[in-house]
Amino acid sequence: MPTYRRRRSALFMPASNPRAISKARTLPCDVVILDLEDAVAPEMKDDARGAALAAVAEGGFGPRELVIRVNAIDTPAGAADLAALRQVEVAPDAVLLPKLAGARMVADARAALGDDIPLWAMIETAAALLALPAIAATGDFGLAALVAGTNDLALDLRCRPGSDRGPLLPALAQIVAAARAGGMVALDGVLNAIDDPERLRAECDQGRGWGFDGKTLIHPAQIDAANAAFGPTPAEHDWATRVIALFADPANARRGAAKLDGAMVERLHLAEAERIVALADPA
Ligand SMILES: CC(C)(COP(=O)(O)OP(=O)(O)OC[C@H]1O[C@@H](n2cnc3c(N)ncnc32)[C@H](O)[C@@H]1OP(=O)(O)O)[C@@H](O)C(=O)NCCC(=O)NCCSC(=O)C[C@H](O)C(=O)O
Ligand SMILES: [Mg+2]
Repeated sequence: MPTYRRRRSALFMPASNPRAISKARTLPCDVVILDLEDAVAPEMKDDARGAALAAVAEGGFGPRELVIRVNAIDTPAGAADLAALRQVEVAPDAVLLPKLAGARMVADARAALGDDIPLWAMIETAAALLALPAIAATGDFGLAALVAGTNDLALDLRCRPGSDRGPLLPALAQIVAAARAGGMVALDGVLNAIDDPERLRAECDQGRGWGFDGKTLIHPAQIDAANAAFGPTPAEHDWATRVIALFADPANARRGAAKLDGAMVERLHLAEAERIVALADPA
């Protein structure tokens, strides 16, 4: 069976903020993203890069996946980020590429970074949306996750997402489809409104409903809502264990479909049930 990793909550923080990095070692998020890009002022880029690499080397993040978001790789700061990461003895779990313009950038990043560190990519430009089929086919370059950059995307599209994100939904659906086609993880964009728990809950449920594996976040207060929404929920876990038991029953050994709670389940549901159980109790 494949191994699954939870990415319900992926918390961004400026790598130039030592207090936030220290706090991240204790927070219940699944992924910590140390940002070298938009959250860092231009004059702090070198310091932030040093702090991010030092934090990775120091460790202490426990089971949390540790990701560094570099600057756009067609900028001097981005090139310097990749050159520094190529030299490190202790690498992050992934490097997140912002402002992806197309599949070529993934190949360029791989060439600059060397072979070892998995790549994740922000989909946050109109160009990236149009290039999604090619980007989905870059698994050979180690691209493992697509992250919706809804702030940049809204600016680039000149749309007004509003509180229901209606104008962004076609793009979000395309990002999920590309991730699924490429066998990649799909993470939803951030909610800038830190003090609006109701909107956060609704947006997490919306992202889960559209197929995302988790949500990127900007504040610790947003973690619990994302963890709850991207589950699996107790009801999903219960359903999954019963689907597994159903098809493990020798009486159903020759059946492709069976009845559970008055509804049909097929063997195609078994893989999803196994994924849910694995996510509920990750290795
Ligand atoms: C938005 C913030 C600048 C607010 O920070 P602050 O004013 O310090 O908030 P609080 O006083 O409420 O903080 C309470 C404590 O929590 C810690 N904290 C706050 N934010 C984080 C965090 N992100 N990670 C870890 N810890 C955090 C504070 O240090 C306080 O701790 P303590 O003193 O011990 O009580 C800030 O939240 C922030 O910087 N957020 C992240 C900003 C960021 O990384 N932005 C870039 C990514 S988003 C993006 O780019 C999206 C994408 O590209 C797109 O296009 O959509
Ligand atoms: Mg962005």
